[in-house]
Amino acid sequence: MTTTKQLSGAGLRGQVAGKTALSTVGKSGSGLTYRGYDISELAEKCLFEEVAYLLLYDDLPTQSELAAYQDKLRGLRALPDALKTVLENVPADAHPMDVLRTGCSMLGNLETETDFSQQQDKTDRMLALFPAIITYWYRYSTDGVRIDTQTDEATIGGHFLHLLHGKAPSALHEKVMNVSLILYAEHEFNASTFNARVCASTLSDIHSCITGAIGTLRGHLHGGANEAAMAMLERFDSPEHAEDSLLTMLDNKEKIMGFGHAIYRDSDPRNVVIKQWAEKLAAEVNDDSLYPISVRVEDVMWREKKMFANADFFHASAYHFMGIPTQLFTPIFVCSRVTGWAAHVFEQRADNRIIRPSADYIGEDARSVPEIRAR
Ligand SMILES: CC(=O)SCCNC(=O)CCNC(=O)[C@H](O)C(C)(C)COP(=O)(O)OP(=O)(O)OC[C@H]1O[C@@H](n2cnc3c(N)ncnc32)[C@H](O)[C@@H]1OP(=O)(O)O
Ligand SMILES: O=C([O-])CC(=O)C(=O)O
Repeated sequence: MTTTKQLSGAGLRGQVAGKTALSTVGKSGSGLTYRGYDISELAEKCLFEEVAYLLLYDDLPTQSELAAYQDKLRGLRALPDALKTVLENVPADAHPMDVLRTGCSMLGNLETETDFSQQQDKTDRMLALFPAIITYWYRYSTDGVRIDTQTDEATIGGHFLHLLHGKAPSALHEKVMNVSLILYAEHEFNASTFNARVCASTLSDIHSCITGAIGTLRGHLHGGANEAAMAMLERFDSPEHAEDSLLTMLDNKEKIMGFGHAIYRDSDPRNVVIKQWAEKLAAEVNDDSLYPISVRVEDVMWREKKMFANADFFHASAYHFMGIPTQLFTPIFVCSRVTGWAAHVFEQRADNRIIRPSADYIGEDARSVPEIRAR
């Protein structure tokens, strides 16, 4: 039987902070829909670009609308020279999420949104450019090459892998990227989206809203969990070792990255989808370690704590099997979630009141300021 998660206490849990027509999260304990479409069906039948269009332009595109949208995005892949210069000056040991945050902010200086009527075009530019920002810096700082960020890849996922690896991806890898970007695209009032909406509610520009959201997604309790999960999995030599270590971690009340959720109670519907693809990728690379270890961690977490893997957990192994460096996991999340963030900014702007909650004061009673010599 499906029950509702206890939604109360700190962290604004259970407080309704606004309205949205974009997604439902955990309505029956575990489901997820974008504008009424179930994500497992979207992931099966659609390209990520169709889902981006759904979120940003209100409905699924027709065949010709999709073709035109993909053409538009393909035409927006070139990095401005000034942005390349900034990226080349970011330290090689920077975190790629910080690079993306800076890249987004710089783009806002170069191509400023001066009127809200530009919001869709500005969003399409970010959607087209984020893979280039991250891979240009990554390839420059690790291999010393200045890559051409223009590829003919039809999809954003394929484009990202092409830029990263310097060659066209396999059909399987492009498909997995597509599924992954769909799963990550939108999730109601999560922390980073809420951040974007708070920023939007002050009538700020869209690059500021997205820059703030990137910083919020970076933390390990949110999008950064996919990287943190990978770091944990790499410490385990075998499923047995994983189980022993996990039991100790749980005894020590450590948080296990990639598990639990603020809203879902029974399961995260994105997990079953990405897990299937992680299994396929494991078979492709003849993996007999990372995938079985991941499955054992999932089993132990359920057996010991009744805790389920969230969207981030099997993304770790899936991305790893496609040769994606761990530090780029959360930036890929950004390449997808920029659609959901922007759609929320549009929604906030369309029916705005500045978001400004109140606080319970727990400080000192009113008192007078003592002279400095008397303190
Ligand atoms: C795309 C995403 O952002 S999905 C989320 C990604 N984040 C993670 O995977 C990080 C690990 N998970 C967590 O930290 C949390 O589960 C969150 C941040 C996702 C949700 O936090 P909350 O809503 O506060 O969790 P919740 O209220 O369900 O916690 C209940 C109890 O379970 C514990 N718990 C929650 N998650 C975990 C976990 N992953 N490992 C171990 N214990 C956990 C909490 O510490 C709490 O224990 P307590 O009652 O003794 O204090
Ligand atoms: O909804 C949340 O709190 C976190 C999450 O899963 C997401 O943003 O995808």
